[in-house]
Amino acid sequence: MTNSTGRFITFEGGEGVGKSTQIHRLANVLRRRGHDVLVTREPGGSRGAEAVRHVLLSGAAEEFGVRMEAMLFAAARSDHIEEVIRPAVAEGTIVLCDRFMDSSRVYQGVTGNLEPRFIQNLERVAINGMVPDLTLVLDLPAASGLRRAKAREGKNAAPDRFEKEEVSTHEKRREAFIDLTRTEPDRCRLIDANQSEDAVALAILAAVEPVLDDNRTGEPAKGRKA
Ligand SMILES: Nc1ncnc2c1ncn2[C@@H]1O[C@H](COP(=O)(O)OP(=O)(O)O)[C@@H](O)[C@H]1O
Ligand SMILES: Cc1cn([C@H]2C[C@H](O)[C@@H](COP(=O)(O)OP(=O)(O)O)O2)c(=O)[nH]c1=O
Repeated sequence: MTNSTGRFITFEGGEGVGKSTQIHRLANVLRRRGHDVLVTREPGGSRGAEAVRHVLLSGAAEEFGVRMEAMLFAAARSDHIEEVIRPAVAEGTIVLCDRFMDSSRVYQGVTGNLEPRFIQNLERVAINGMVPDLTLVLDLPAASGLRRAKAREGKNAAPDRFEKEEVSTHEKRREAFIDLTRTEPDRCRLIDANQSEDAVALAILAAVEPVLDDNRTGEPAKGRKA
């Protein structure tokens, strides 16, 4: 699916792979080229979703089980889409989102062991048709990502609900993200994040440019250079 005016681009991958660094770099490049860009993240990005974010990342919902957590992620996602993402894309904005539905497929579905049908149904209700035009999966060995995340947060910072899990669990997530790029090659691109920031940024731009130029709808994005 191509969103008819703006574009919806998501960034996925494990902990500390460089998503937020690269989103901001891409946003700067696109703004310099004259696009309207909105940077957002999950869980969060809208007032309702930010209220749920703390419940999830503090671990407060962990004792109630993975189904409960999955439903809270879905509730936050639904609010984020209807309040922020869908209206922005409809106005011609390029929305760059740090994590989205694939994080639920991987973290709650694959490593949370939830039944695929449950995750699929929840996803369908939550996203309500708002499939990303492009998903960039940043790939890095799990241990390197965790090291980067730890360095970013400072030695004494406590890892959050998901960071604290075993390296083997993070490696499973890495494999699951790679699998996604194989099962949905039209939407998902695998980006080698084990390179310099500049090299990763170039690879991302090369994946994004065709999506911006893609004029299947005949409607150029508002604010887009011809
Ligand atoms: N290509 C890279 N090489 C080395 N360090 C990086 C690279 N990209 C990002 N970093 C650093 O790694 C840490 C995690 O990056 P960040 O963008 O916050 O990741 P994420 O949003 O995926 O958790 C940050 O301190 C960032 O400066
Ligand atoms: C959006 C989403 C995130 N998560 C997890 C992944 C991260 O560990 C955490 C988000 O924390 P955040 O601090 O935003 O981490 P990161 O910089 O790694 O993106 O929530 C899920 O488990 N399911 C989801 O659907």
